[in-house]
Amino acid sequence: MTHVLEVSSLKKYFGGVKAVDGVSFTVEEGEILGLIGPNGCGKSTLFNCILGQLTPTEGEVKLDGRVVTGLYPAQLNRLGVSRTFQLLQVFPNLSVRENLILAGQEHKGSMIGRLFGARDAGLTAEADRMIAFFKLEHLADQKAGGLSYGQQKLLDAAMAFMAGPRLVLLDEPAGGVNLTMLANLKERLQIINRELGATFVVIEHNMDFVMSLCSRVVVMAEGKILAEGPPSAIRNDPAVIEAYLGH
Ligand SMILES: Nc1ncnc2c1ncn2[C@@H]1O[C@H](COP(=O)(O)OP(=O)(O)OP(=O)(O)O)[C@@H](O)[C@H]1O
Repeated sequence: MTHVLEVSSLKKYFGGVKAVDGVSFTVEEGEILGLIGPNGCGKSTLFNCILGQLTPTEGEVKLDGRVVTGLYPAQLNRLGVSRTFQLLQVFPNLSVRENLILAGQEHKGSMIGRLFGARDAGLTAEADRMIAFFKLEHLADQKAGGLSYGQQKLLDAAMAFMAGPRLVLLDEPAGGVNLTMLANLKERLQIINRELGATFVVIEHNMDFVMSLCSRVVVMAEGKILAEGPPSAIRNDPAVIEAYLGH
């Protein structure tokens, strides 16, 4: 069986710091996989290695069975992989709509199109669909920098879904988002997953959010995988409880 994502024996060392130390896992088509673990256990480093922001010290990443280790983020974008960042990446001086169009251009990798081709290429219509879907209509023409933090997080998530990605990696999408917006974000992600069959990996510290959104959870501790399973089993796993309480 071909997995959407297959990470094998991945390691990333920073000098003597073994940030990721031999991690293997797979992500299946249409799955929402949670990635949790105490601060500093290597989650973001793992994401950065998968997404080409960092070169792994060892190990392999496959997308749909194809080895993609060492590809640049823009090349992965073109293969249908997109992400959100723990720290927001919206352009504060551009409007909500312009941010979405720019994200669509990035995902399509259309540098040449951006310079010489049709500027729109259907992206304005797609941006407006995304604005309506994430309930951001009243903010469409406002500069992103003027939005509340929670609204910017929603925009950031919406940007990751421009151009219909195959796999989206979300790094702490719920961090700093208020309860109403959190419910909206979770519902939007569930609908995208259900209706478009999109596959997600979600790093998140908000346990209620992870446990209610994800079908399977991978737990990391000190650069390694500590446990893996459905939320109900992970909640009650003594090793997981210990890893969290021990910090
Ligand atoms: N560029 C770097 N250079 C040196 N050490 C790094 C670098 N990036 C991360 N680390 C170290 O690697 C380890 C894992 O960090 P990472 O940010 O991946 O953890 P995390 O699980 O994402 O943490 P958090 O939940 O706080 O975001 C930490 O000890 C961190 O200090």
